[in-house]
Amino acid sequence: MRVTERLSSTTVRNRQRLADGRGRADEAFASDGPSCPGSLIVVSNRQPYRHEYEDEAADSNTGSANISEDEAPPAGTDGGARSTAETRSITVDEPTGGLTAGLDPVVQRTDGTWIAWGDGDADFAVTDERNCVAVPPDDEAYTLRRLDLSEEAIDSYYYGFSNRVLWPLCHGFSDLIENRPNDFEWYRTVNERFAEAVADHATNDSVIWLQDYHLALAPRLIRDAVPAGATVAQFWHIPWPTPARFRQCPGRRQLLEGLLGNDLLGFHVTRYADQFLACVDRFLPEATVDHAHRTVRYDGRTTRVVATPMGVDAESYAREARSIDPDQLSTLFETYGIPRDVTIGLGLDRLDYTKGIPERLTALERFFERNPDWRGEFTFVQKATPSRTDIETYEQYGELVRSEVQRINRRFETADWRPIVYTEDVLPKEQLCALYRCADVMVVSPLADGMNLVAQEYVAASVDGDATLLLSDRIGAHERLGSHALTIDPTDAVGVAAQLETALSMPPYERKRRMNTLRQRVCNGDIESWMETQFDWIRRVHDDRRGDETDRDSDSRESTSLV
Ligand SMILES: O=P(O)(O)OC[C@H]1O[C@@H](O)[C@H](O)[C@@H](O)[C@@H]1O
Repeated sequence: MRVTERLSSTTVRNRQRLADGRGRADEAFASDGPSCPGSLIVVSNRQPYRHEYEDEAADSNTGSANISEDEAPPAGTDGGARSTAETRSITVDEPTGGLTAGLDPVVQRTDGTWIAWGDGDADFAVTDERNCVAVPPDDEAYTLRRLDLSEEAIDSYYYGFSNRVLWPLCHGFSDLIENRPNDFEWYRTVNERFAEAVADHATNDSVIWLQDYHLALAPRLIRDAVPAGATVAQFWHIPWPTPARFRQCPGRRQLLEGLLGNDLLGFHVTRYADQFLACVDRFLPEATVDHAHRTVRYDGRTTRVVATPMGVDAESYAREARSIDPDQLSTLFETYGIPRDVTIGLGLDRLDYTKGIPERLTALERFFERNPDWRGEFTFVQKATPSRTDIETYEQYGELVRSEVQRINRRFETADWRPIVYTEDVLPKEQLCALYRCADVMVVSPLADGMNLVAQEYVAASVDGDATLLLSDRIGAHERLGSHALTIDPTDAVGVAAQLETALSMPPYERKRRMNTLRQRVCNGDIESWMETQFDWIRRVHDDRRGDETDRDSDSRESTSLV
């Protein structure tokens, strides 16, 4: 559908919505949201807000909140931002990553603490105040506690063991594993630092909730250091490998032992949860695995393993998409040279070898070969975000993607049309949502991905209901949405090209039927309901532990009275 047509049909529908009252998703968000069964401490590698001081802010992104000297909160609440002469103002980047952006509003409601690596620049002057700040800047709701790590630690823990070993291993890229000397030791050291920081903040009613693969050793250390009443949980956002793959993992036994320090361990889909249990069976034979109930008993503790697919803040994507300003949209189209009257395809990824971008470009090439009529009529917008560029593989991957885009464009472009519009610009959420809404078809084709939140964002922002999603059959999102999207094998260029043809020639009623079902799924399984499920499980494992302790106490009383 053409962009102008789409906007006007929505305006009519919006008026209808206003007349009818609020929509389902709005109603869902009218509640106070999920409540945490204790005082929440979120622990993640990435921080939800990044403060930059004036001298460093020259080339900061759009979408940042700027606090001037006069507006800045007093030292001690905003991290003592004005404690040195050079820091006259602070720029705060708002959360943009799916994980941090999704959790931030929930933590805001809990008055909790978030502990993360304070990934500032090397010149970032580390002071206690700056590493313990109240966020968000305009409505201080919780404490962000930052860990500052040395360059060597970052190189080994983040660019090393996390992203040169665990990331390729868990995504099935064994040939890219680089196990450099000292990386695992640094990974352990940084996990210890995180555990110490948690112990500083934890109380008997804390719910400590760790995120992702950077922190596999921390749970056990935390369990041993915090009061017995605290609950330790973790969500593993990437795939978990099969035992055959996990065999290649250096320190595999310590990783499993570390993770079994959790009372609750979550994965997106049952396949990853079951593969984790299979790895425990294989590599930690002393542990007792109950596959039916997905629990592991090890070292006197029980870990419950669950599969709870993460969702997105569907309502906020829908709201942004509905509020597109046509003038802003024209500017966006002009900036990127997208003709107003073409059909639009979209790809949106970090520049990561798991995302299958070159394979997608090859599929587009096949599509234009097979469909000369679509030349000049279909433009594919590929937005890519450079990532982990200190790792050579990532840098090379970026170069490959850029050169493939150029090659394909040279092959098909005309004086006023390019088949692929490629950008690495940082786009604020409203522009992303504008792209989502204007895209007639989105191609999500990773070779592996724990979930893929972008696919869900696209569905949430497709408020007109007449767009189509092509979805890789190798990712977590496929297990949630697969039957209503068009399934693709990302390595099969001809198959992907054929599915693109199917999408573009699909009768409107079929397109709408599929998208409506996808939208229901994404709205019903949004970030709030995911959090609710997490907190329900946390409540349950907490109660189970209480029950175990009571049983143990009464057993020991009985045995004492028998003596
Ligand atoms: O934090 P990075 O290395 O830039 O990667 C972005 C994100 O990639 C995700 O897929 C990981 O699960 C997150 O933990 C991570 O934050």
